[in-house]
Amino acid sequence: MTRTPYPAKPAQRPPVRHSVVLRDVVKTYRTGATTTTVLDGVTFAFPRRTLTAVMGPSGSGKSTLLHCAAGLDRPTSGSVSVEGTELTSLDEAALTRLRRDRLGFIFQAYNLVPTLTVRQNVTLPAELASRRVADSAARDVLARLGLGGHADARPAKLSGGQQQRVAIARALLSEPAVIFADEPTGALDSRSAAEVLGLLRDAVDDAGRTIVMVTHDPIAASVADAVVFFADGRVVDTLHRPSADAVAARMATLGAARPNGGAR
Ligand SMILES: Nc1ncnc2c1ncn2[C@@H]1O[C@H](COP(=O)(O)OP(=O)(O)OP(=O)(O)O)[C@@H](O)[C@H]1O
Repeated sequence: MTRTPYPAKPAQRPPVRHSVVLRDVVKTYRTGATTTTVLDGVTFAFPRRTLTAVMGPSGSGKSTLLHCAAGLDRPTSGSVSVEGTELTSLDEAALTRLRRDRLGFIFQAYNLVPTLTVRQNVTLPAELASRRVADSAARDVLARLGLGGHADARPAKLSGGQQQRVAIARALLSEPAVIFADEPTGALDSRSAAEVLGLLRDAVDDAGRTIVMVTHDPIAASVADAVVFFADGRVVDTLHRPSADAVAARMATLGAARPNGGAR
């Protein structure tokens, strides 16, 4: 009997159903003689073309998870694959290329280039990946984020919330397969937050992106296809298409409810 050669040629591989896959991911930090386990054997798969919210009490390991999943940090053990590429096997240069070409980031530290204008900042990742962004696409995204009048401004002239929106415009315009977002609406008023969540939803539904979003806000989480709950470095629950009330109720049982109804 002839055996099928393994591994199969790339063209014969089945399509990737899950965009980001973590297998038994452990992350520990050592301070002096003390070792702290921040991720305690996380196994989770984020399906393609979905928006998944990651929630949990402060210090439960959400940002660490995001950094490991996005190739910004390396797990102590376990494996992470993104769009079928095993990150743990890549050297730093290959990881940098993968992040530049396939991933988008919306983080609290906006990482905008101070000497470039808003328009130049948002088109920079695409240009670095040798992709041209149509002027109309840049104009459209900036206008939808309420930044139409600021295209030629430098980031320092903008408020924190406006800078966050520039970071969001930049991630959307670089057309990544996966967008990692850490509290993307944290610095925004409720109207801007709703607009941003709408844009993220469209990026999934219309443009086929996969989004992994850490949030403390049950309303933001209710826009997601699923919410994965974290506690003490482990996945403890997943809710599909939940309401904000269901998310808040689940967070409360994790001991993370805020007196004002939010979560942290
Ligand atoms: N570089 C580091 N060295 C030591 N400990 C760290 C390091 N980075 C994170 N930690 C610890 O790991 C734990 C989880 O941090 P992480 O930022 O992932 O949590 P989080 O759930 O995102 O919290 P928050 O909701 O407050 O942002 C915290 O106790 C933090 O102090």
